Amino acid sequence: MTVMIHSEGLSKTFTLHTQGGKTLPVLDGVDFAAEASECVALHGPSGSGKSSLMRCLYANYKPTAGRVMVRHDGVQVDITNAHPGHIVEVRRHSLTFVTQFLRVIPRVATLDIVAEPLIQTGTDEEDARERAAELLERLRIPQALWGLAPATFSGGEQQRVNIARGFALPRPILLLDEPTASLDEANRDTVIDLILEARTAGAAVVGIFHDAEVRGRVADRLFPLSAHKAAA
Ligand SMILES: Nc1ncnc2c1ncn2[C@@H]1O[C@H](COP(=O)(O)OP(=O)(O)OP(=O)(O)O)[C@@H](O)[C@H]1O
Repeated sequence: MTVMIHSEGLSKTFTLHTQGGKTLPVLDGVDFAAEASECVALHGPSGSGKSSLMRCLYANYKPTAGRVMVRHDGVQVDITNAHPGHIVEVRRHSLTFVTQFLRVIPRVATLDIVAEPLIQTGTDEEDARERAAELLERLRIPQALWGLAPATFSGGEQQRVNIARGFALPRPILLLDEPTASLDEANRDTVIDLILEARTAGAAVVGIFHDAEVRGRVADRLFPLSAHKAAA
């Protein structure tokens, strides 16, 4: 089996500068790995560090110790210590992170937001927009909204646009933070199908799924995180 993303001795301690420099140890020597064609759910009580681990895996957080290795272009890249330009390259082709919230450039039309990851990696613009339209339709975003910027959309609509953008370009490593949080049942089922399709196509999927039913349907295994120690 091919390991697509893993951490080695990953630790994260937050220093609260506005609170007298108090320290909060959250992750302590975490060895995590996800292989191609599997879905791993990060699991643990609130505050156990699921989101922090996810952000370290995406190189949004710099760990206090240890590192994260990502398979990109057939080689292992130490994304913790990579040059920012290299991180952008790895994310563009190999690693995507779908959060609950849509953060995009204002005033760009929904269809273009979803098509962008494809166009950036060389897909013909017409084909990219066709794929974007297909996903928006599957996720029940009314066609009347495709030409509008999503700033005024409902929470659930914005989340679905974000999901469509995350799934538009099939990347080999998919990080998902609560992808079904504000969705109704029909859309939740569509997202479950998209996750299972990505996994079947060979993606390594790492997710935080608070909904036990979603977790049960998509996850091959749980990666447990336990409550962290008290602040020093
Ligand atoms: N940027 C930050 N600065 C300081 N402390 C932080 C930061 N991010 C997270 N923490 C702290 O780290 C701990 C773990 O937070 P994290 O969000 O990773 O947990 P979680 O398991 O995802 O929680 P939940 O299930 O409630 O979303 C919390 O006590 C939180 O206060």
